[in-house]
Amino acid sequence: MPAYLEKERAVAIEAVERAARVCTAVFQRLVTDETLTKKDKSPVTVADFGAQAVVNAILERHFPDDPVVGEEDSRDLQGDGGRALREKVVELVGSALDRPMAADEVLRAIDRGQHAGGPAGRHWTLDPIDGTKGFLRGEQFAVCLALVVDGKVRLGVVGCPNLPYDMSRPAEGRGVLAVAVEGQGAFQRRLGASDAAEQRIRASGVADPRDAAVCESVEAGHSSHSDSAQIAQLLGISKQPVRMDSQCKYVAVARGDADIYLRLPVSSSYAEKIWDHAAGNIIVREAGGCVADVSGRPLDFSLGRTLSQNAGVIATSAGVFDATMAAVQQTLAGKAPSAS
Ligand SMILES: Nc1ncnc2c1ncn2[C@@H]1O[C@H](COP(=O)(O)OS(=O)(=O)O)[C@@H](OP(=O)(O)O)[C@H]1O
Ligand SMILES: [Mg+2]
Ligand SMILES: [Mg+2]
Ligand SMILES: [Mg+2]
Repeated sequence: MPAYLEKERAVAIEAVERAARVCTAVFQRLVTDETLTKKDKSPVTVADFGAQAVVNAILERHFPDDPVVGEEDSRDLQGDGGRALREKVVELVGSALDRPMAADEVLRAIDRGQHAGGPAGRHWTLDPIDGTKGFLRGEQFAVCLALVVDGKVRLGVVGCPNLPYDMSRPAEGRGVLAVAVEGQGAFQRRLGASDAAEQRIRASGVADPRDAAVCESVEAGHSSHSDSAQIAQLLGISKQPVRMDSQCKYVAVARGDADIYLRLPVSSSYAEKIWDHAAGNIIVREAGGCVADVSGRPLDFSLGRTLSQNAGVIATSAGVFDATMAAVQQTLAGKAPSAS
């Protein structure tokens, strides 16, 4: 009998691998002149659209009935105003899939990501490039794909083209794919490697919070750096936090490069998006770590496109979870993030 989600796992890995190649190719060829600004001011590139089209086309081929909650939509690629960008995305997608796709097919594939999410049945959630700012800087970014069944994340794949496979030996190459299925543990392999090359990963066994390493967002607008400094002080941590873009932070906790990932709300009006956390969440939990919001509640992926009932994210190895939560709550007590 096949293992739980065996086909989904293989298809998700193939999709993330191909999308990661799209991103790397775009960075090498195009990134300097293909950036545009979405209404929310986040940078979005030809690679975000190309990667979303590639993943959605692969998912549709294998699982035509599965909807997708994806970050991007095709608005900026439509009409005369979108022609130049559209043509580049179409060319990119054709070469990534080894078959030409017409422009309308590419736009339709991107817009398969407009599903509302929710508690019933199954849907995928996709961040074609998480950490777009890191991508544009040539630093960390990740292609993140997860499967949600009945409101719970059951499978997650995170592709990190710029992450060293072994942090202690960065000269030995970059490019990591991390994967987890509920109940089966978490694994990593080099991007482009076969199933046989997978190695189990585990969160650290650190028990004394003073020995813990913290990671957090590069952007202070995504996670409060001042609150995290206070939390580290309460925990007796003297090491500086490692700032890293994207769900690579979850991978760092899942394989013991870091012990604590702090994402501390800056604004009370911002709701975290499910595609920013679903894949990383299951990878940390299957590696033996813990994930909650700043109140200690589990992240609730059953409520649509956002984590509307959660604020912030705390992901840690198991031995330092309670101490971290206590320090988070002491630091945030009485402080309400601004509504802007
Ligand atoms: N205000 C606010 N608060 C929290 N999170 C926000 C906020 N605004 C945006 N985003 C989302 O942050 C995603 C990138 O998160 P990172 O942890 O990679 O941030 S950072 O680049 O390291 O600073 C980023 O994902 P991508 O757009 O896929 O890069 C956004 O979805
Ligand atoms: Mg974005
Ligand atoms: Mg993101
Ligand atoms: Mg993104």
